[in-house]
Amino acid sequence: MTSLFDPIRIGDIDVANRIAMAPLTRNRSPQAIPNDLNATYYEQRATAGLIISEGTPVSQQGQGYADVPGLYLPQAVEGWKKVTEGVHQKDGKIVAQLWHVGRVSHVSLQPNGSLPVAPSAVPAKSKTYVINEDGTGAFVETSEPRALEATEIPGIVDDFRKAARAAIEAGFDGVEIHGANGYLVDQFLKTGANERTDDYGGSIENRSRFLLEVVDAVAAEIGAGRTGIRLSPTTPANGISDKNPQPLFNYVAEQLAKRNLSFIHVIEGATGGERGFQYEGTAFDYDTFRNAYRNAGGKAGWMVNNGYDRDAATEAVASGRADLVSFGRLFIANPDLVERFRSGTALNTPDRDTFYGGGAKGYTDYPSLEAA
Ligand SMILES: C=C(C(=O)O)c1ccccc1
Repeated sequence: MTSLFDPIRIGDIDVANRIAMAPLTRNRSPQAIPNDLNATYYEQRATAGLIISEGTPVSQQGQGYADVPGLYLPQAVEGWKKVTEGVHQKDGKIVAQLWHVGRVSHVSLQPNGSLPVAPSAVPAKSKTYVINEDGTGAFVETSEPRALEATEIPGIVDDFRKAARAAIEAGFDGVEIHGANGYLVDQFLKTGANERTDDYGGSIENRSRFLLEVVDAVAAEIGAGRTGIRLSPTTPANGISDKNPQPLFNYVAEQLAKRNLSFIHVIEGATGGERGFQYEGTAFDYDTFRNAYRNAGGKAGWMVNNGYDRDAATEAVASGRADLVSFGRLFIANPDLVERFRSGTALNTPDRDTFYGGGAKGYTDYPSLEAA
């Protein structure tokens, strides 16, 4: 029976165990440049089978939060090299999460103070994190977006392709396309944000077009075997919703199955909340979603997320319902989570007050068993 500690090859990436570190925004990279503190943080967690980096904007337009590291400046690539070298020195594996926030942004973060962009001019009714003039961080209302012209979309797809190339140049083992949590890819997918009447709106095929164009551009650039994607069929994060997610994601599964990707990373339910959450009047079945992918020939590693503990993760992998399980908050507080799971040692408790912004406190100062 498969255990959490068995290795697995996902596409072209060999990973040492089934315990992945989920992408975690920490807002500790001023000017969008990764720094030495970031390198220490990731190196401490290198025993994860796979680290998925924090969301990494593919452009300034794709940036929605202050002090997150990008992949669109040459200095950022140099900064990320410190991170990947540190993780690789500890025999870890790390992929970059490529991110475009779409409407979940603020004019103060956008090029020349412009409006955030989205499939349609439908506000996110969410909050984002900015740095005030006095240097303090704060969550503020997202700004009202403008609808993208169809002619702008190929340029954004190309930003993902360029960022994927930059990720490989920076030493990452691959990338995860951020298709979840109500950000741009998810905004195109779902009826609650996409009111377009052109080839990118209306039907399931049209609403999936942007996602598939991004997947194809990234896979063509760096290889499908180094390309993963994160999806959240029923999350309400950042005000997103859909009238009927099951046929939508069954279609997405069938299309992704043709593309020989490295992994499919699925947030079950409400991100950071109830795994059983459903959009009003809908009922989404995650086994149906996974079976649609497998029955269409999909062979990528199937990674599940959202509030799993060691026992639930053990069961998910042993039953074959998942190949890997990702952990966010547990990796914040436990750099050596894999060893703690293996030995059954008590876990450190995450400090929510230091999740976003700041320095080493609540970032690189959690104790590991070695230090005890
Ligand atoms: C990248 C994020 C996501 O995927 O939801 C994120 C961003 C800000 C705070 C928490 C999470």
